[in-house]
Amino acid sequence: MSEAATTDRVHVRAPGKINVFFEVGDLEEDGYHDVASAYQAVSAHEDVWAEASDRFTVSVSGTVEVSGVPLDDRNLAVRAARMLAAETGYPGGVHLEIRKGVPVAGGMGGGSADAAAALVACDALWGTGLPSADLHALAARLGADVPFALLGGTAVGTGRGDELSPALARGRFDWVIVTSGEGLSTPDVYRELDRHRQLHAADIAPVRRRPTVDPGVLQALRAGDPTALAATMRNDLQVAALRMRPALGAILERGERMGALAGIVSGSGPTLAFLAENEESAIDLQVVLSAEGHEALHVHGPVPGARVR
Ligand SMILES: C[C@](O)(CO)[C@H](O)COP(=O)(O)OP(=O)(O)OC[C@H]1O[C@@H](n2ccc(N)nc2=O)[C@H](O)[C@@H]1O
Ligand SMILES: Nc1ncnc2c1ncn2[C@@H]1O[C@H](COP(=O)(O)OP(=O)(O)OP(=O)(O)O)[C@@H](O)[C@H]1O
Repeated sequence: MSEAATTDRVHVRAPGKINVFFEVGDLEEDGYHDVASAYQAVSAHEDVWAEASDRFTVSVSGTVEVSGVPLDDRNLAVRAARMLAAETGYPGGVHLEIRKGVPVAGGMGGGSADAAAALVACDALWGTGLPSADLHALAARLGADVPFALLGGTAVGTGRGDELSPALARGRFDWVIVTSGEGLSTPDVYRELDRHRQLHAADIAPVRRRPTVDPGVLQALRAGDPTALAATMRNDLQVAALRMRPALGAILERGERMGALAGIVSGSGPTLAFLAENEESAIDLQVVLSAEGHEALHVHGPVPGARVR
């Protein structure tokens, strides 16, 4: 195959994520909350192929339910491609083919992974050669989770979650993901948290001005110690997601009773992430939860960020 032919179509894979720790601070004037996130990129992933075109078009398929994904300019991958073209003065377009493996509107950053993949794929396809700091800045404009989908691995995110510093992690962590048929809207979950905090202001600890990742979480990640991580995992959005989907509480309890070290709502939910002691116990848990009628998936992390294949 000639050099030109190989650059007619670019394939990029980008990971979904789990927030193994997520502290939410106050609502800021820009409509975003200050957060502190410990992200882990996991093996549930999105594949995106970019092909030269005069227009901007997208097609979507996948191993997960994809009917909620927009096929027009609202698609985050198309917005990413258009933004890169506008930024670099690239005159043409692109056809993006997305194969989704991350549950839609599940709190695992699937749309963000598509956007990160589209940025990397179009940059390679068009030969725009944007420095990674510029790609990161575009990613942050597209959404709070998009920069992490570019970076991958394990990282701490502050600000909106987009100011990243890589974190050390040893070994691999095995997770069982339980998905729900219908997704939750991220802004709705943040709003529910604000409402809950207002209602219960007298009974709950005041929100910290500067959310910070618990050092115990970083130590557990560095040590590759799932038991220590399980003891320190936390997600401030969980209370809101559970108020919106009370049935998730029973599944969390069930997973923990059936062998998970701990279970947590992933990001804004409704996907649940159960941390297992090792690969074998993750497979056992996945089998048990599947037999009980849950949509359960075994994934592991950390894995790399958006990369050309
Ligand atoms: C829940 C998480 O997935 C955890 O990583 C993220 O915080 C959400 O990231 P995302 O989906 O990329 O979010 P964006 O698309 O940037 O924002 C969607 C909406 O979520 C709310 N939002 C998001 C991030 C943040 N730090 N504070 C917020 O309040 C805002 O209402 C915002 O309008
Ligand atoms: N490429 C895309 N893939 C999935 N959803 C998309 C995409 N582009 C736009 N959307 C819209 O974004 C909404 C959220 O999708 P996504 O799957 O990224 O949610 P999420 O995983 O909960 O996100 P996050 O964890 O970043 O909050 C969907 O309901 C859909 O309408």
